Amino acid sequence: MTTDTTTKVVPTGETVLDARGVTMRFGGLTAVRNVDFTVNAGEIVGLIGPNGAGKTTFFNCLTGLYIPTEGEVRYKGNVLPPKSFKVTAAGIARTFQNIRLFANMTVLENVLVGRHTRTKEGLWSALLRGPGFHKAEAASRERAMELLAFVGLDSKADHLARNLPYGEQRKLEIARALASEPGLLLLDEPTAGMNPQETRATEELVFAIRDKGIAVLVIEHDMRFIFNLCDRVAVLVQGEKLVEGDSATVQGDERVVAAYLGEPFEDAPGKDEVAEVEAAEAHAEAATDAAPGKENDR
Ligand SMILES: Nc1ncnc2c1ncn2[C@@H]1O[C@H](COP(=O)(O)OP(=O)(O)OP(=O)(O)O)[C@@H](O)[C@H]1O
Repeated sequence: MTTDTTTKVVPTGETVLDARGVTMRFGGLTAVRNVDFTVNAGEIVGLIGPNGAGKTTFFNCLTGLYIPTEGEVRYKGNVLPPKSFKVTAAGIARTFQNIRLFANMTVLENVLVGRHTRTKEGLWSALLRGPGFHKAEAASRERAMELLAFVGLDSKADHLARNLPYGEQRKLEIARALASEPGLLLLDEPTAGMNPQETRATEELVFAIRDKGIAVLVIEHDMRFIFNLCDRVAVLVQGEKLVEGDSATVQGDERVVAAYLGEPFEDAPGKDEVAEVEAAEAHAEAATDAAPGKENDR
């Protein structure tokens, strides 16, 4: 396993991402409305909200996929360029809600693709395969292997991406995003479809990423994951930022609970729901006990 020599120490507090008055309209529908939002160096920030609240649309505004109808997004003080590959080159990397790997490429090749924004070798050098190209290629492979070791996939570097189990595909997506050497990593539902062990491992991985000096912004429906992980959580409801604060503040805010009514927090059903289920179970049990011929059924 190679040692990662690129750990950076970033002073906390510096504003990495600064979104001001971001509005995104699709025809008559305002998906995101006048949102101010910051992420500081050293932070893990969560973005939550009910289905259709505008989270992914807002993410897309931060990564150059959408140009906001109104407002401005700055990364380390500079207004974001209006193209996603330029945003990646500027220092913001992301993963997607639906995994987007090159299924028929190897694990290592997927990470090497992620490095292209950091590879300075030009077309002629690549075509002529001169010494500059070979040196750059070796350095890229070494860095890619470091990143695979970091996410725990170095032993599978030669496997085809499509043959990895689901949880490892998500890890590979993260390694590929890290390959662009970002200052800010955006994770869109990183634990979707994961079992509890995989979710826990992802939590550790995100902490480790933050410890490398990379700020993290994460959208997730798993509230336990979000509240364990995040220094700060913002809640979007119907495109507007409703509440923002630390986990305890957000969890205790009545407006947040109200916004989620009818869509209870995962792993945390409301008292009424628990009582309702228990009453239904007791009723079913009583009915079974009273049923004639019950003894014969056993
Ligand atoms: N490209 C688009 N064109 C038109 N409407 C869109 C587009 N993308 C999103 N919307 C609408 O904008 C609103 C916000 O959607 P968005 O996907 O951002 O919500 P979300 O909070 O990410 O939801 P989920 O948690 O279900 O992923 C929804 O009403 C959606 O239908």
